[in-house]
Amino acid sequence: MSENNANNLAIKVVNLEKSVKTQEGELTILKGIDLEVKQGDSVAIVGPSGSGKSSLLGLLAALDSPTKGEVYLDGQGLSDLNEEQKAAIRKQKVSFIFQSFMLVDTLTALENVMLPAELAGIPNARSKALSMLEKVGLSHRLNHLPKQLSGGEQQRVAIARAFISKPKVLFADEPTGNLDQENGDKIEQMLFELNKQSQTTLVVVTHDLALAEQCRRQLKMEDGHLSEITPAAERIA
Ligand SMILES: Nc1ncnc2c1ncn2[C@@H]1O[C@H](COP(=O)(O)OP(=O)(O)OP(=O)(O)O)[C@@H](O)[C@H]1O
Repeated sequence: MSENNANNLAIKVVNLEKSVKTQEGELTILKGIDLEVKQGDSVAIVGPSGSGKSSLLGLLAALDSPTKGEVYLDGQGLSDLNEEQKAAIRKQKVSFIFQSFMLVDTLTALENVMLPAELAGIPNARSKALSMLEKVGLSHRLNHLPKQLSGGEQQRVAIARAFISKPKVLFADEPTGNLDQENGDKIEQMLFELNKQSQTTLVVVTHDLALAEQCRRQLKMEDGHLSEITPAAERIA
């Protein structure tokens, strides 16, 4: 598959496989996965626990390497890159949101949001962080540490942090998993507003079917196989 073919896609995956060695022998976690995701699209990955969803996310985000096959991120094939180059691609092109928020405990809300922009050498990190925190309704919590914020507020900081570097792709692993219904709904709304505003591609792993249905496409992982479950009429963008 030529790189050109993958150029106008945020993600292209060709015949991806991942096996790991276990005490019982080799275990194939992901099997023959093909996927194309257009820039700006939103995709949910649902499926039972242990089916391979988080493992796939790790490969798509260049955090792990496949046993076979290729991942193209924004047109760039990942298999020929060394670890340093992969880290650079991650810094430039992807962001993450996790169920457990993963904020730096010792940094304030503002400092947490500024951090990736500073690491990526983006100018005016402070004013951009202030603007992102305003967008997620946290201008009154700038100097609070994570432990001084509610779960919903912490996840809003994580969202502001994830969008500040204008990533091509935002990977969210159970982003509403630790939140009550009301906060979960707010987080969902923010994710989709920012997805539309910034044309950031959204890939969400979730058990929350309401969140999955808000994504334009729904994919199902079952025992390492990925299949499309988006109703046919909605697949054409
Ligand atoms: N490094 C590893 N070594 C051994 N087994 C692994 C490794 N990584 C993942 N697995 C196994 O691969 C399978 C898929 O794991 P994965 O975390 O991707 O599933 P998941 O669908 O994200 O599950 P959950 O919804 O519970 O988070 C599981 O059976 C897991 O135990």
